Amino acid sequence: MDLFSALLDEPLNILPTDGVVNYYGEIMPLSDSDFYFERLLNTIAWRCDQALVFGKLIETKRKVAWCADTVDGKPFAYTYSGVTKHSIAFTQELLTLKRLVEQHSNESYNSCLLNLYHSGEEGMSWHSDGEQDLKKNGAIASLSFGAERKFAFKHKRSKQVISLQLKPGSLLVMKGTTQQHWLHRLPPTKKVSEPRINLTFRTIDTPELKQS
Ligand SMILES: O=C(O)CCC(=O)C(=O)O
Ligand SMILES: [Fe+2]
Repeated sequence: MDLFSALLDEPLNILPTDGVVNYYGEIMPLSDSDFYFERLLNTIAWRCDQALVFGKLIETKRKVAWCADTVDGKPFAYTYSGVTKHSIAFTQELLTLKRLVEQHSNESYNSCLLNLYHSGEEGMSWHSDGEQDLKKNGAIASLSFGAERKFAFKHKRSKQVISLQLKPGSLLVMKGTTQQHWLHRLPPTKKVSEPRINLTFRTIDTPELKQS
């Protein structure tokens, strides 16, 4: 570990160049991550994700939800993949998890995208999280529950691929210029039959959202 990382108590950067991705491993015991998995599965208003692809509305098997802080408690509208989504309020569990992730990563976040993959057959293809309203070079913190899955990064120019396993209860933080230079994906696999829930905490840079 380099001195800077050691001073910050930050794990090593898993990217060789052009960005920073810190994998913290499990930040809670398995009993806690099992508890959060069940709570999130049963209390979140999960919906299929929608995207406009070549003018056609596509629905994913993967389910999503999106939480954001708001100034006056009203749902916040946010457009990505050509479709406008409306936020739900942060639940108690999500606020607790947001605080935990903020403490570990030493960053703050004002929104959270939740993904539910029913089995290994569902994944997410190569993309970067470069939505317009996301804070430029802001940190994105990814917390995983349920089935362990492989996660991969691919450099946009050199095509170099770096992959790792995301354990239940683990935290991965992408920051700096990562989204400019690297794609990431959750590859589908026949080897996993159990469901997985992933939360990505982000900062949306807009006057409508309070910066907490
Ligand atoms: O499920 C994951 O681990 C990643 C999800 C993701 O990349 C995203 O929501 O943008
Ligand atoms: Fe992503």
